[in-house]
Amino acid sequence: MAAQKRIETIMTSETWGRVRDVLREEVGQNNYRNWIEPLEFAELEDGVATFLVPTGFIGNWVERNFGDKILRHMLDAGARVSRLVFTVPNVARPKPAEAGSPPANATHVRAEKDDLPGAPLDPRFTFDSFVVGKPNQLAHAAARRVAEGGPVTFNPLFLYGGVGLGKTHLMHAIAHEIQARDPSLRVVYLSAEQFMYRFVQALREKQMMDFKHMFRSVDVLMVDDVQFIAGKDSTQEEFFHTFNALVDQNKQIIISGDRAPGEMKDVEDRIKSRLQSGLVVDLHPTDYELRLGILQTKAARYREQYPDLHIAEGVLEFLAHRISTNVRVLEGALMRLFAFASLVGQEITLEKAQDALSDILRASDRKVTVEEIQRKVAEHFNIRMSDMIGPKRQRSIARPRQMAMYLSKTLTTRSLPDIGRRFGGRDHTTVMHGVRRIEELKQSDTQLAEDLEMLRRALEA
Ligand SMILES: Nc1ncnc2c1ncn2[C@@H]1O[C@H](COP(=O)(O)OP(=O)(O)OP(=O)(O)O)[C@@H](O)[C@H]1O
Repeated sequence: MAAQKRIETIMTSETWGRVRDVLREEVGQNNYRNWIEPLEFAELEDGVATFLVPTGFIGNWVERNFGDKILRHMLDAGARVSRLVFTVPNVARPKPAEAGSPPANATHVRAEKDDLPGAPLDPRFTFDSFVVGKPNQLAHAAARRVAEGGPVTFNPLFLYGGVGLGKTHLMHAIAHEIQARDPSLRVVYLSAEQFMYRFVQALREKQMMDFKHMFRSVDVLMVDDVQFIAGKDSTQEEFFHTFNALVDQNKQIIISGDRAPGEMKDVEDRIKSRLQSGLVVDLHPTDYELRLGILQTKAARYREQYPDLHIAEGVLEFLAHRISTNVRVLEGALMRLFAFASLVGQEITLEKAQDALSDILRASDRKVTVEEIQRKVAEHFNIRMSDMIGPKRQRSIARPRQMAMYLSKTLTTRSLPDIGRRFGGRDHTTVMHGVRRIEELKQSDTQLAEDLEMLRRALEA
């Protein structure tokens, strides 16, 4: 029974991931960020889907305004749900008399009052569970340094990068670590949107003094998705003052955004320059090795929980190749495979994986075409497009051509014969030979590996 519940919970959690995407389209970005994003699916039992919400207020609002929609989409997506429950996690908050001691279950950031400004921290987002690779090593190192405490050197630490690349994970990891090292520190993590929400609420309820006091008395302030304040002048103003007050007191600030401060639109210059005044590091798009590392780490965790489930060799490699959008999608795919394995009770072979994940694989099929690849590669190596598809065999032309074939095979869904046709009517065995040659060379020729990576990024941008 417990196993059944676990499976249903995994499946529903996966369904929830998809339903969220549908809701994002349906309710609009603002509503989505305010009300849907904070929901965390917890479990499914007897048809009751339980969601954790940061506050009772959000839970009530979501239930009243979005409950029906959520239920309808969950049912449409195949979840066996009959009712939704929104509940605030049971977190031990310090009673006034124990205000100096940490909460027993530190999934919330501690604050002085019940009216704590911080958002919940995800207990899974720790440094231990963060897989480090070339694209994120600098960001990881900077996050570690800040989390170790000591004299404040980078202030603020500004982390930026595309969707689902681990910004929030790293911020939570820093908060967990700081809190574990010194539970007396007041660490506040929240999204820029929540900051605005608090600010507007304080204005409305004429509690600006409390608001200012609360934010100026924290030891570490972490603001996620700062791009949200773009175009919101009074929030920016307040953010600026809070920021300055904390920097003046030598308190650590950590900010994340979807782009570098200098590239943010509708943000005042003085704020941009403040955001740039510490250390700015970016999380690059994942590369194949990092994706594989993440999949292997997460698969190992699943295996600890479900030792009977097997995924055939090569499946994780296949996923790492084919799903390059973001880590969240990668995780969803893996979770679905394990849920699938537990349902069918058989090893998940590559074929079954392709079947089970056909929608995800289709969605992550890049739109890039063989022609674009040929053009980009030709430009990069300064050769003519006609040589790319023509008969010349000298290495300065044949090698870029093979690289273009390799990229066509890995970045598009075209078959080998189809790729061959697009390379001047070559046979599929010629393409296969080219792809293999590049796979081999990638291991020994670092220049070639770098060129490939650069081209891949440019094509996927
Ligand atoms: N290097 C990594 N190792 C392990 N898990 C990762 C890594 N990078 C991202 N993840 C996982 O991917 C998911 C998405 O990451 P996260 O929410 O931190 O992304 P984000 O950059 O904040 O995205 P957004 O722009 O949507 O806010 C999380 O479940 C996170 O644990």
